[in-house]
Amino acid sequence: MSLQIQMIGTGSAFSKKFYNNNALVTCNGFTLLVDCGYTAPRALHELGIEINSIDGLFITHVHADHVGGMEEFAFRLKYTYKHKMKLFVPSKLVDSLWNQSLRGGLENKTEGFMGLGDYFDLILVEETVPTEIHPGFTLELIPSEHIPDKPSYSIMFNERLFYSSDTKFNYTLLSELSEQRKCQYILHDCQLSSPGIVHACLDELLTLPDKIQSKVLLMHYDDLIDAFIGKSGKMTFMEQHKTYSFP
Ligand SMILES: O=c1ccn([C@@H]2O[C@H](COP(=O)(O)O)[C@@H](O)[C@H]2O)c(=O)[nH]1
Ligand SMILES: [Zn+2]
Ligand SMILES: [Zn+2]
Repeated sequence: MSLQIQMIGTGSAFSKKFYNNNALVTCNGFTLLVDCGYTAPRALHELGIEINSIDGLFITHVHADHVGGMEEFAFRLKYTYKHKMKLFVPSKLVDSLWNQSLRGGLENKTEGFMGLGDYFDLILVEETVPTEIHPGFTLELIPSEHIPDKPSYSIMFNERLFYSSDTKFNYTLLSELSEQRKCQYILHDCQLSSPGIVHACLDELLTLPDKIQSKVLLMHYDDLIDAFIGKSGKMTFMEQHKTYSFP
């Protein structure tokens, strides 16, 4: 089943030129928003995409460029659209997503709104097993190394497209995905300057063999991108708002 991915933003957490690195992934008529950062409502508005037209939301980790737009989503779904969107959350993230990120704005004791399930159709997802979220559309959570003791998940879609969350560079994983698991496409976060520290940086990604690099599309980059065009080996920088097809 083919996948279409529209990057509603391709920017790093502190980019002022690009929106947060969030993506609409569509397969077999189902559209999933991967991450909902603090710029997501504006990015969608500019694209003319109604929140209510999105079928589900998946969260990779709790940094604000990945979850900061969820309060607006929750309120508008409840009060404007009167609809509960499917919310797919890795089970290890659900407590921190509510108690440490969203509860302050969304808890309403008078109305009895005490958790994510009061705003969304909450669906917990477990690690490392492919989960079918819609007929022909599967995702598998791959734990990624980002911030110590804070879960963060990359995703394998339909067992052939890898979408990194924010993650440190992992040569072994990328080789295994490409060689053993026959992954065809790798969408990867890319910090332009070195050292990466909590992200994969371009210098590290350039150590991948050409065969793997040619599968790689780069995202989550900062405002200095123009100076790096043509310096990414066989890898390609994704463009904000463009829709990519993956047959
Ligand atoms: O331990 C840490 C935590 C954060 N940072 C910096 O903050 C941003 C957070 O945004 P993400 O892009 O969602 O990770 C991160 O890029 C770092 O610049 C850090 O360095 N160390
Ligand atoms: Zn980020
Ligand atoms: Zn992060």
